[in-house]
Amino acid sequence: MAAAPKEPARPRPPTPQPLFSNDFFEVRSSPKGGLGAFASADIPEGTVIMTEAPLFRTPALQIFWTYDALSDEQKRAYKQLACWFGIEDHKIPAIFTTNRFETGKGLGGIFLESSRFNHACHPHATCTYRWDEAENLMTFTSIMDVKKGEEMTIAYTSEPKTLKKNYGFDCDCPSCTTPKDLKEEEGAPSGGVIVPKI
Ligand SMILES: C[S@@+](CC[C@H](N)C(=O)[O-])C[C@H]1O[C@@H](n2cnc3c(N)ncnc32)[C@H](O)[C@@H]1O
Repeated sequence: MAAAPKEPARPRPPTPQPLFSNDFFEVRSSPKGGLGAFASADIPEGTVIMTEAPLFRTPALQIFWTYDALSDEQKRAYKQLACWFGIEDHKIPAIFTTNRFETGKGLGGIFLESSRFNHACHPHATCTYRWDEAENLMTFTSIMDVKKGEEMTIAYTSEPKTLKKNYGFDCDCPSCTTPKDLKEEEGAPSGGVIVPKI
């Protein structure tokens, strides 16, 4: 019997490229929603996983003026950041409030790569962050051992109840999802959060 003619090889769908990667993590789709940062190797506690200079720092009230001063490319990058309209009804300030880090002196800083870290409450957040005014850098450091493939998280706030209004989600960390009576009776994690070192 004649061999059936071979089907032409179908082109494979391209493997999704991470939006950003360095030696420690890559930014890709997260089950929490949108993008997140995932360890690309086992990372020991105390490892500096990222330092980044801000795209800009600004008082919240000057966000339109600051945005207007960006180049077209910077504006495009800014507009690709996550945007929650909970407390702002215009996209430019809404992106700012969804992504800004406090950087002292009443200024919020936008960091294009670091904005992809999702939140978990202390003691479940795997990383902490520190603003260095003299160096003009935000530094992210692991505060526990992180396994390859695990999502790396930071604590956005010390008030988990404010996450829904300010960021549009309810936290799914064990501190937030464990019923209160179980926490008290079984000694489950008690919650509380890191106050970011700035
Ligand atoms: C600073 S951004 C973090 C990165 C974002 N996921 C993205 O795609 O760019 C903040 C937004 O991420 C999402 N997010 C962060 N932490 C989350 C969590 N623990 N659960 C669900 N969504 C979360 C929310 O939509 C929030 O408004």
